[in-house]
Amino acid sequence: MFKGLVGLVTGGASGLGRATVEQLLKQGGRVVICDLPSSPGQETAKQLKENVAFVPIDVTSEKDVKNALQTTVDKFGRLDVVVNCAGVATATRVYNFKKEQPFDLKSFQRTIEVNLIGTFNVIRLAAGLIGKNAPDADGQRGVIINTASVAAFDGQIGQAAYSASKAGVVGMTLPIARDLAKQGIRVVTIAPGLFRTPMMEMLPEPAIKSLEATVPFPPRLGHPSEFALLVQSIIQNPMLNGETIRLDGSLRMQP
Ligand SMILES: NC(=O)C1=CN([C@@H]2O[C@H](COP(=O)(O)OP(=O)(O)OC[C@H]3O[C@@H](n4cnc5c(N)ncnc54)[C@H](O)[C@@H]3O)[C@@H](O)[C@H]2O)C=CC1
Ligand SMILES: C[C@]12CCC(=O)C=C1CC[C@@H]1[C@@H]2C(=O)C[C@@]2(C)[C@H]1CC[C@]2(O)C(=O)C=O
Repeated sequence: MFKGLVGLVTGGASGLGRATVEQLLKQGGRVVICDLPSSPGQETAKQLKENVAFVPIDVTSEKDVKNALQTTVDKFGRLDVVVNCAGVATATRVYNFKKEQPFDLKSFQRTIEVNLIGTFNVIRLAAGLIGKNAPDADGQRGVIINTASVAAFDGQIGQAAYSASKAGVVGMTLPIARDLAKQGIRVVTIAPGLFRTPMMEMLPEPAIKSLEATVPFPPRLGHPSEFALLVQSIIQNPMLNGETIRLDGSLRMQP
């Protein structure tokens, strides 16, 4: 099933995105890594060697995403699966009473711009290309997988912008799945809990240890490969559609 499959992974140079790229390649797929020009995307593609290409993009740019889709067609001839992993984490309270300072509006806007609008930008532009595929026996033409967060449901102190952006991704999953149903394109979102990636490693190790203790089972950070396994499973299971799946060891984030 994965032999010859063409995937495009945003945020594919790091963390959950990179693990997804590796898993798709391992299964016999071909992959376009899309990530910021400043990311290690070029080196990643070089390390992974075959059946992979890197296109530097900002997911919020129409021009960049169109260019990535064109490169996908030029290099691999088609597009079957999009995995949206590009994202940024921010932590600021709505008002800092010590400094008498409200949340910086530009920072709020940028978080929404990347995590929510960037994800939507990629979906809206990729859908047309996936829609050109011939349907399989089930009528399916492709799959779009997004990354939200458990913060969409249990947002913590300081996560107003991040939670709002991820709740937006959860909220648009069903309507977009409905929009694309007639073309046989499925849309599924993963809401990860806590995973050991460069984003998480911004936190000091003692903070990571105490976060791990809050995960009921298994009481540890998830491995990026476990996220990639769910991506594979979503691709393989045609009945998964219009849903957000928590991948969190039954974690419920505390305030
Ligand atoms: N690590 C974790 O525990 C969790 C992560 N997530 C989400 O999973 C996704 C992946 O996160 P990680 O792999 O942990 O982080 P990461 O920081 O390792 O990877 C994120 C990637 O997105 C790229 N990126 C950021 N802004 C971009 C833009 N405007 N255009 C293109 N690429 C951009 C970065 O360059 C980076 O390579 C993010 O959406 C994050 O919010 C959600 C819940 C938990
Ligand atoms: C942004 C956070 C919190 C503040 C900080 O000093 C460092 C961070 C980097 C890792 C982030 C932190 C956060 O707010 C929660 C998330 C975004 C964390 C990575 C995963 C995270 O726990 C999440 O998405 C939860 O759903």
